[in-house]
Amino acid sequence: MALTDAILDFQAMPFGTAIAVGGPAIALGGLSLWFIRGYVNDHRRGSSNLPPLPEIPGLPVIGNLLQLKEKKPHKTFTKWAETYGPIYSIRTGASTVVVLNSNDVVKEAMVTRFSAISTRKLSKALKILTSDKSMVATSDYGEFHKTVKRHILTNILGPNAQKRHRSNRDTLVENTLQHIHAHVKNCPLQAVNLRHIFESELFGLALKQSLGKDVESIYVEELRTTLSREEIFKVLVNDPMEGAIDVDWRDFFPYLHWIPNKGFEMKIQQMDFRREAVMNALIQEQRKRTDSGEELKCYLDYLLSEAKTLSGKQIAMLLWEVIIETSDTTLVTTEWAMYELAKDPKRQDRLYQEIKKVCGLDKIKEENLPKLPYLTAIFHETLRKHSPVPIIPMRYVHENTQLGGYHVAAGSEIAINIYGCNMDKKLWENPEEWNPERFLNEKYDAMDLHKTMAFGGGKRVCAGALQASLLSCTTIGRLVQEFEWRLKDGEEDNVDTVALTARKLHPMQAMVKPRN
Ligand code: HEM
Repeated sequence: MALTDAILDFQAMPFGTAIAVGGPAIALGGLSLWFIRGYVNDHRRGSSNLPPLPEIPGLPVIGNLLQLKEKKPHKTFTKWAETYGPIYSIRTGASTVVVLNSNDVVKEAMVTRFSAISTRKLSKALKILTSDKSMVATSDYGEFHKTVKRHILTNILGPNAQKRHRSNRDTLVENTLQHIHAHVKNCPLQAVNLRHIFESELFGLALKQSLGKDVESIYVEELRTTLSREEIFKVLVNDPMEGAIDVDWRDFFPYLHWIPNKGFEMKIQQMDFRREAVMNALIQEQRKRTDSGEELKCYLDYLLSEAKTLSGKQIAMLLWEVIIETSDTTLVTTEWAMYELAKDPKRQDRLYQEIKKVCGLDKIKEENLPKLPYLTAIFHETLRKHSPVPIIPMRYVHENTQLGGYHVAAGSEIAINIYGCNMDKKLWENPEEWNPERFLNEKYDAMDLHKTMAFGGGKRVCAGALQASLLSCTTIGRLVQEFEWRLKDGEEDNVDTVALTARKLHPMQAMVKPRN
């Protein structure tokens, strides 16, 4: 039986960013593929008495890939949930993916059935870029994961570690504000690009927390060149994020792995080589410091003295993990919150009045946050409407299990649609509306970080939720305390996002006016 050519353009999702496949046209033929499909279906049903999952109808062999080509799979999944229910299965090439779209089934997967769903399914690009799962976020649940999650929480992200890194966060907020004051002074009629300023400050924080110091430039022996701070940012953050959303079409057809895809592999491997070279140079620089006896309260110094069983490469990956994770999601949330406030003068004023009442003439500090329920409501409503991780990195079902009353066979992949949970009409009134007031309801504890599913849950819950909330809330608070924000004309309609991520496609452009 001859099968039609198909142009694949599908996306899956790694760590807070995503994966996009711009695949070649592939011609597939042969009866053997039908047998593979038949086998997968029988296997899926298993011997359980539970009903099989609802299936989204698709095409032979490629399954639902063509239906997902519009680059926002989280939105397509959410639409399908309205017809097929909160849990259903799709086929992406040879793989069966079970998609979860409501808080109940997601919590079941993350907590009750976690033991059967505790491994990660990585794309080819991510396998290379994460040194085959050598990071907290991409590792399988097991001894390595438990050990490195303990390290990151003990030294950087847990509550005590956050106290030790307090001055770095204060500096970040202060610098951000100073840049905006300088912008207003130097070019008062020009819109400000908050992303440009805040992203650079987040990167500085990440370098200080992971390596002990921010850098201006570095000589990289393996590349035989000196890189500026901006170039370092590109190699460590921007390029890998782009690589992570790149998908090799063979990801969907593992039985075709023998077909070479040299262009793709070379691109990702070069990215990885440059990333590793720059990390090595940065670490070498700091090793000179540690060898001279100068100690800093950073992750590198901690790992060198406490994590004796880790290899040099593993340490470099764990340090890089902090850099890339610090630089993305907190920015996404803060930028969207400021976009929504700049668009909505009434709510912006309500926040300003709350801050004025609690802080008076003093600059808002982290200690004030528990007394600022409207500010935290703004943070959580932004996480809900613009969930920075729309789909959680794919998980893998390694033993037969059940979810939502359906049989889920070993070998399936699980896509957790956080965006779908946060847009569920059964749970949220008018979910499309940005309405922080919904979180002022007394059923929500003001300081609870998990009012929505944005940070995941269970044993793989986000390790950086506290840091993200402290940084984002304090920054939003200060920005509104010291300036009035208004979107530049035409900016309101700029709501598109980069591929399947929640990152604003065009940085927000806003006019700012200093308050007295
Ligand atoms: C608004 C900001 C953030 C959001 C919405 C967010 C969301 C998430 C989500 C959904 C997960 C996946 C949970 C899972 O696999 O089930 C995750 C994991 C993780 N996040 Fe975040 N994150 C944010 C900020 C951060 C920051 C700032 C850091 C570190 C600097 C961080 C570090 C991590 C780590 C290490 C994991 C892996 C946890 C594990 O696998 O056990 N996150 N995050």
